[in-house]
Amino acid sequence: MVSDLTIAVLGGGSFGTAIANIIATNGNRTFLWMRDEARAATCQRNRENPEYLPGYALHDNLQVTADLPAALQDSDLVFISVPSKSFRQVTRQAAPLLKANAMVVSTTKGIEPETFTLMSEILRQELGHRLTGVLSGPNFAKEIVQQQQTGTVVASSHAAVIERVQGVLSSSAFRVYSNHDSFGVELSGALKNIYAIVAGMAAALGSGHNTQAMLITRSLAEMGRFAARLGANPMTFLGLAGVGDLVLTCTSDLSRNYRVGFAIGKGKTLEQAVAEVGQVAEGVNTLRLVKQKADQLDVYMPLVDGLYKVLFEQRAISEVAHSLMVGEQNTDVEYISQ
Ligand SMILES: NC(=O)c1ccc[n+]([C@@H]2O[C@H](COP(=O)([O-])OP(=O)(O)OC[C@H]3O[C@@H](n4cnc5c(N)ncnc54)[C@H](O)[C@@H]3O)[C@@H](O)[C@H]2O)c1
Ligand SMILES: O=P(O)(O)OC[C@H](O)CO
Repeated sequence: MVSDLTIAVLGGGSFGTAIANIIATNGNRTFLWMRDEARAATCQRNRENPEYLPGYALHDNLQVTADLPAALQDSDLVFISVPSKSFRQVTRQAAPLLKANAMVVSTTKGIEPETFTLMSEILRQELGHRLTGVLSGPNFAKEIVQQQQTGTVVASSHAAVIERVQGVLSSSAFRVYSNHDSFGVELSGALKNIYAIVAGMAAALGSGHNTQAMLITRSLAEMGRFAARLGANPMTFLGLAGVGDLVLTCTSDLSRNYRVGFAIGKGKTLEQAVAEVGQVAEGVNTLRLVKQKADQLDVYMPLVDGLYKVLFEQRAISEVAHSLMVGEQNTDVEYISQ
């Protein structure tokens, strides 16, 4: 070990495993907590997470456990990396077990079902005064473990959180940039999942590069407009967590959200598409919540509207695509002074 710090990552899926392994490789005593005892024991024994990242060796500094108190008792920094629908429950489980002064960071890219609460707000509600932050960026877990050069963003209003996360997570293959607009960074990570579904659907229908470029750019405009209305800084959307992650997930079938869209574009129902992907695709739930919020606030979001019609109102994709093309011709860049 080269560090005095102990770190815990809660959630033994693909992203939790990938970041826990970087942190361990960097010389930190690291715990990866997963709820299933048998799976934890297998990962710990075989030094691999066969369900999510088969074939990638876990570093000796990484201890995989289903014992939450053991994972948290000495941890100075805790990452929570579970789907948004489980985030509050896991935070609540962890809260009484956290060490004094432990910092807590969310890696989850979603919005709490029913409440439109972002993960940083859940951390504030459940953990009170603790120092917290969020991590988001163009980060396929599969490419991280392959040591592909990758950049991410840590956002917090506390400089100490940014410094600690950069300290434990940066490596020659993983750069961690900072931002103080946590809300914008977090919102970018959640919103891009919606547009990855749209892009996957368009790809399944044979869209060319012109169409893809238009879709990605108009998605960015829509995300920024929505975020600005909610009080985030639209400039944040120009960074890695915004345009970076949007481009990544709208152009690759490594994205589960893109694969859901692709399957629907090939004629599958939403249920079939979600079952086929088999892992969390946060964009489906985020779409429901964003549509409702945009309607309430009267924010113009034609792509969200169109996708909602296809996914939840059984409207034909071709009909929705046509209405988008003949709809209102909007300004190209809205933040240029008029
Ligand atoms: N996979 C990526 O490349 C990636 C990258 C960046 C961010 N993210 C985000 O991180 C979050 C997690 O993604 P992932 O890819 O690791 O998901 P995943 O589906 O691979 O894994 C999620 C893990 O959480 C566990 N889990 C679910 N509910 C739980 C509960 N109540 N208690 C304990 N464990 C629970 C599951 O068992 C699973 O191990 C998502 O919001 C995702 O958007 C993913
Ligand atoms: O597989 P997705 O669509 O959840 O995307 C994973 C990450 O968010 C990419 O940054």
